[in-house]
Amino acid sequence: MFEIQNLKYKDILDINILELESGKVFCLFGESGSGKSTLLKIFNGMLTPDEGVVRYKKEKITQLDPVELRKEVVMLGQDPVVFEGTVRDNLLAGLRFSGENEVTDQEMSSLLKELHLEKELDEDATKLSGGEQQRLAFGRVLLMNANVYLMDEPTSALDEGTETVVMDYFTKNIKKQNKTVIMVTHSKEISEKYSDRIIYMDEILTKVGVHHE
Ligand SMILES: Nc1ncnc2c1ncn2[C@@H]1O[C@H](COP(=O)(O)OP(=O)(O)OP(=O)(O)O)[C@@H](O)[C@H]1O
Repeated sequence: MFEIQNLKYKDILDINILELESGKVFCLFGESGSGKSTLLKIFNGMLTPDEGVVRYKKEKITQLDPVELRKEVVMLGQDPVVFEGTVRDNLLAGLRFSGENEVTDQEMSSLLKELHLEKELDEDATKLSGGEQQRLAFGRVLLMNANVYLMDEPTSALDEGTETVVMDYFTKNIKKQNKTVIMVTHSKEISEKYSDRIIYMDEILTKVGVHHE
């Protein structure tokens, strides 16, 4: 699915080799500032490495149309993007972008229920709480039916119970459809419970000498 060879990005990332297979849930684990978010942004072409090659489905990312790439490789950030408008507008926003068929109100309502987001489709999305907005963003990307989900601490604003509900539902659907997830989380529990493979940043980063004054 993704293959990295000799990647260098500023003085943040230096990775000799990394291969991620499709149909799995990966967790990126590492200390703050170790480059996890930077690596996610490289996977969907938001950032371009200074050196090396990154391939998605055997194609060099630099040779792919970024708009087409981001229809297949969707980013769900830590601060959920909520657009002006209703809950319905927000759920449909991703669909318009990805070109998928429209979904019915009934389907959207049942998705909200699965995510424990008991809000009406006509409600103003900007008035939702941070945790509710995170769940709304989950709903939006789930409807997009992407191939790869890049997730940067996607449940950071959720309490433990809600986090379990959302992650259970999300991973169940993802697995059923043989999709790939690359997720940054600081939670050992989440990574152990949901991931097929934990990628430790200090194992993939090439060790560089520590400079002392
Ligand atoms: N646009 C940028 N230009 C230069 N340096 C940056 C940029 N974005 C991030 N950095 C730096 O790159 C390093 C890695 O940042 P990144 O956000 O990828 O780490 P992270 O592992 O996701 O951290 P955290 O767990 O705290 O979210 C940090 O030292 C950060 O200050």
